[in-house]
Amino acid sequence: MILEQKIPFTKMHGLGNCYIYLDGITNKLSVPSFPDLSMKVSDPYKGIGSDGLILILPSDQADVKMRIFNKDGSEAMNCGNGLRCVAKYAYEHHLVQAERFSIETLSGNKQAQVHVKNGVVEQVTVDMGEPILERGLIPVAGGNETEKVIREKLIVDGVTYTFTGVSMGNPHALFFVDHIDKAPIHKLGAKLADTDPLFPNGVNVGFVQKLTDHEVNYRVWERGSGITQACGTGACASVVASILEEKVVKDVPVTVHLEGGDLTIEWRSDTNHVLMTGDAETICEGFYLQQ
Ligand SMILES: N[C@@H](CCC[C@H](N)C(=O)O)C(=O)O
Repeated sequence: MILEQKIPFTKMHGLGNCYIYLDGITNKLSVPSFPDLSMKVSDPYKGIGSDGLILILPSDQADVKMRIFNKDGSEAMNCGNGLRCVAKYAYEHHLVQAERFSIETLSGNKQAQVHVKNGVVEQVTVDMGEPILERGLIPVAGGNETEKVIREKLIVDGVTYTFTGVSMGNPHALFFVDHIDKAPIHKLGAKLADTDPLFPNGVNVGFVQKLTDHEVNYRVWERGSGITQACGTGACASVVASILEEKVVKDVPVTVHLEGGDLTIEWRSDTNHVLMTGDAETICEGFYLQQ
């Protein structure tokens, strides 16, 4: 006899970057394998359809804890859109009482501030901490482990590209393009994201077009999930790379236009922290039937 288990879930998105959220504070999660469950629920035909799975858990060092699994089951250290959705869920479900609270991730604790109207969280600001810029820590293979990776050359199929490496707890390679619609997202995303030896832990492959001194376009092929409509850590990394490549300056909020909407990102010189502000939305709630 096959026993079915009903797993309560909430589907949420940040600018179209959608995940299935499981509340492990309110409910006991009897799940044999979260990587397997992530692959199953992400399937749009036999599952629910998402970019991956996010767990909201008790924490002994912050107010709540987030774990994030990509569509392919790999666990990531951080997720910007996930942090804003976890903050909205935690506040609206009274898992936290204050409008400012902390969220534990595998890349450290992040401070979230919810912006509330009539009891509903409309926007969330997250202090994403300091970007990591040392080659050995991003990580990018080769060269001096302690140096920054700025405008580094990379040859793919005989074509030379340049990229800047940034980690926001998870690795990003940023390629600047003249026009976002001409970004070689399929070509470089498929080649670099999951298996290229230059990026020993894989990499989120981002493309950035400068529009003005406070506005960029950004598109992404995510490690473990492929093309998504938005990536919060990637939007932060796109602004850090824009500053490192002297296209915009610190302490100016930059609007990042993603496929699914806009984020405001600011890299502050007083703290060296990156602040991210944007929407978080609930799509639906239900039960996933696990066999
Ligand atoms: N979409 C996320 C990032 C999710 C993890 C990423 N694919 C990785 O493997 O590092 C975001 O909003 O930051």
